[in-house]
Amino acid sequence: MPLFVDVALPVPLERAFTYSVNGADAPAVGARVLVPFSGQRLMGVVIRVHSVQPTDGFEIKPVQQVLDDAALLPDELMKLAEWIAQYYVAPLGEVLRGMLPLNAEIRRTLLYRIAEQGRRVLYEGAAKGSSRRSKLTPEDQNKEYAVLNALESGGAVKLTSLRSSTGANKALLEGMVKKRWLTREVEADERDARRLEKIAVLVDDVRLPKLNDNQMKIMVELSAVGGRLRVQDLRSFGVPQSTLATLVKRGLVRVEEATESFHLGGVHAPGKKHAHEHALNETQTEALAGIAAAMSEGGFKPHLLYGITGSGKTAVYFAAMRRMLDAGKASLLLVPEIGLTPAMAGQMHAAFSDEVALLHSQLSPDERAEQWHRIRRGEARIVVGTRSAVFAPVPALGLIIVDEEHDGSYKQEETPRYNGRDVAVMRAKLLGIPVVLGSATPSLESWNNAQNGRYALLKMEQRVMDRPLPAVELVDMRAEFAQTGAENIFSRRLIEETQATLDRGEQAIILLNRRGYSYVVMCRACGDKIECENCAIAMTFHKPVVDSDLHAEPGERLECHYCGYRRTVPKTCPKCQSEHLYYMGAGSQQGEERLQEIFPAARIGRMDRDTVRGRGDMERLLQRLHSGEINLLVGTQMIAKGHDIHGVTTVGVVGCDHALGMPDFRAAERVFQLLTQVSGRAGRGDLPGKVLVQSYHPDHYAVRMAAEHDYLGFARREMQFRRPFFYPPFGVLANVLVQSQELNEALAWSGQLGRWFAGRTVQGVRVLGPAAAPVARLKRIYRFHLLLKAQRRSDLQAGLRAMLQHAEAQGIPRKALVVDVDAISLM
Ligand SMILES: Nc1ncnc2c1ncn2[C@@H]1O[C@H](COP(=O)(O)OP(=O)(O)OP(=O)(O)O)[C@@H](O)[C@H]1O
Ligand SMILES: [Zn+2]
Repeated sequence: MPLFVDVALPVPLERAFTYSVNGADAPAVGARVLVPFSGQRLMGVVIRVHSVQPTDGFEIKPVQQVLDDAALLPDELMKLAEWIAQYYVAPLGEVLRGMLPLNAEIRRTLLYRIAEQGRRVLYEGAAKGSSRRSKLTPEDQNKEYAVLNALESGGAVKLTSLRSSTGANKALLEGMVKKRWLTREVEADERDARRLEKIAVLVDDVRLPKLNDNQMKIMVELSAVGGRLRVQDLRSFGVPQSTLATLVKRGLVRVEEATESFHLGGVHAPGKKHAHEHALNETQTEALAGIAAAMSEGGFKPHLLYGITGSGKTAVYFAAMRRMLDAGKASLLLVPEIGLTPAMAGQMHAAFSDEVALLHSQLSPDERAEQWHRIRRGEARIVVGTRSAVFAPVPALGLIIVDEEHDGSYKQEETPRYNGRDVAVMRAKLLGIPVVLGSATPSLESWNNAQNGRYALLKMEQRVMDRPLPAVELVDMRAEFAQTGAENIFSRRLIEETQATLDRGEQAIILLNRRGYSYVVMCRACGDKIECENCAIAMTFHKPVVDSDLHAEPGERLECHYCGYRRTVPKTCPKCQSEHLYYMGAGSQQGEERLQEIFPAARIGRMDRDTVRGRGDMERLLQRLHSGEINLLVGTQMIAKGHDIHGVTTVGVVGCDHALGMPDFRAAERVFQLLTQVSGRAGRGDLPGKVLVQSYHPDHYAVRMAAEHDYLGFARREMQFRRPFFYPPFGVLANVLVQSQELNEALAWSGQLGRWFAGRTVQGVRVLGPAAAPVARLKRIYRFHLLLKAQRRSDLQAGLRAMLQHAEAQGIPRKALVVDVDAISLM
């Protein structure tokens, strides 16, 4: 009879915790339980059931509630979680939390109780009156006493009822907890996350009567997104609620209730075929044959599908997934963060209708939980999603595909810091199924695996319909400056070509990979840049815009793109009070303004994180581009990703050079990828494309080889650079961040670790640093780092674990250390 369970909890500790089952039936391994943990009730996953009395002397508490009758996670995913914990040196409980997007099923309630200290304050304070030494206002002090009074009986009282009875807010209560006047408890309980949502649906085939502006707005929004939208989303357009009711009354719109609310109509250009409607050409057929062979053979087989931009990779993915479905099996398609565009969603629905489940970052917790259960019940056998969809509990999974496998958004930048692409390969291995990584610009890690035979290489080196790749022209900005004597954003060649494109009735897009107006504000007197209060980062100047209808931005401001901090624009330098502030570096907002001046007749749109903020924003922009309403699009790297807009014949690239100077060994690879991907947006329709790349380093191999569409040449060259330094793929690395709000601590702790490494040989591991991180302060936290390199992964992992043990023995708090295995960002 098992008496104990070991539970993995979402806390930053590399161990499980033992609880008793108290005579009840033991929960299954893989089931969720609620357990007490340092004054809170936490949700964890059972990882072992046993009857071994723990001997570490801690009091064993009982499990409070068992949430699942059986394992919620199949064995396969439990194994995957263990692998991630091991590989990324991350606590298993935190890995499991990321795998189970079911927080919505837990209701958390905050409760407060009076503490000894609080009681003393209450009685003494009552005798002496309020304290003059307190930093609080007299009102807040009064509220504190009201709270102490309300809690005097000793029971635990909910935050919500304290708030209404005393007027105290959460901040005030937390302040009292800090002073040890109160204690706080967290209660967790099950709740039903499934709930119906109201969706406005456009009624087909009705003649439009005369409508007022607000009514028109709703009709336009609805048709722009394909006829369905959550009522909740309509509210954000600032239209009174009664307007929708009027439209319903007039029979133009109906309101439905549904549990699944991510219904994308999909953006689709008239006359353009969906990916699955094309008969595959020869190149595509060959690639599919390679995948199909692996599917019928069975067993783990990784493939790298190197297919140039516009070669029609999507249609190959669809065909492979269709075959799987015909064989009764499910497929998982991972796409980058920005890749799950409405266009992709629309195509998925067109091809697979109800079999599709979409998992993406804009789902609410409830929607996520709903999708998760739907997938687990086997109701959706085509699962498409961003990074964490790699954990989707798909039964009978037969194939995994990772689109744009090189994309940085597959890397999670918080614990567990896994790479979705690499986890996909591991999951396929555990399941014994084929996996396909696709890209026009494969990461060097994957390319190397293909070169040394670990991955099968499939190539698609032709665009569909024998369309040519665009001609790329490099514009040397040094010569441009010498000839014009002016620091212009856009070169004469780019202006000329853009004008010609617009004159021919075609479309152009221009990449300006920084958002905002000017990305540096510098003082000409003292030379200082205005930095964020919280981060060692120059602040970006933003102008206000009142965009046609939806977004009214606040006034002129400086903004930190790392922490979001905003401030008004100072008239004088904060350091030396000089009035000579100088705005440098053009962002996309300034680009748009300048383009409007140069091409007054152009219909310009902008795509960056300031204009693409909510659900539907991207969709609307793309729709306007497809319809031709926009003929000139400017934007950040968002515009480079996967879009298939047939009218675009000209692409311009402005200021991608600065990325070459980043302190990161992948700088050249990133520039090559971005240039290749953005160039790939040109000439995807009947007309050939043309690309102009403005550069201050036109001779740099990344720039030159991107212009020549020479991925193979670039990969060869880049490998030569990495080999002698043992950079990936010739070695493995981990970045260890040491961080603290106190500069002294961050400095001392990183020094301690550095000395520890220097004082011994850690088998097979070389250590660089410690040094200040390139972003030395972020969100008020000081950051130092060490870079660990090894040729064998086992050495790296052992080295990291030994380091963590040493840190623990030295009293360096675990949360001060961020271990990033296979780090993508070294900033
Ligand atoms: N066999 C085919 N014949 C004609 N057109 C096709 C064929 N297959 C796909 N297409 C079309 O070719 C275009 C490009 O396909 P797709 O978007 O899949 O390219 P891709 O390889 O993913 O490129 P990128 O890497 O740039 O995203 C799409 O419009 C698609 O509908
Ligand atoms: Zn900041």
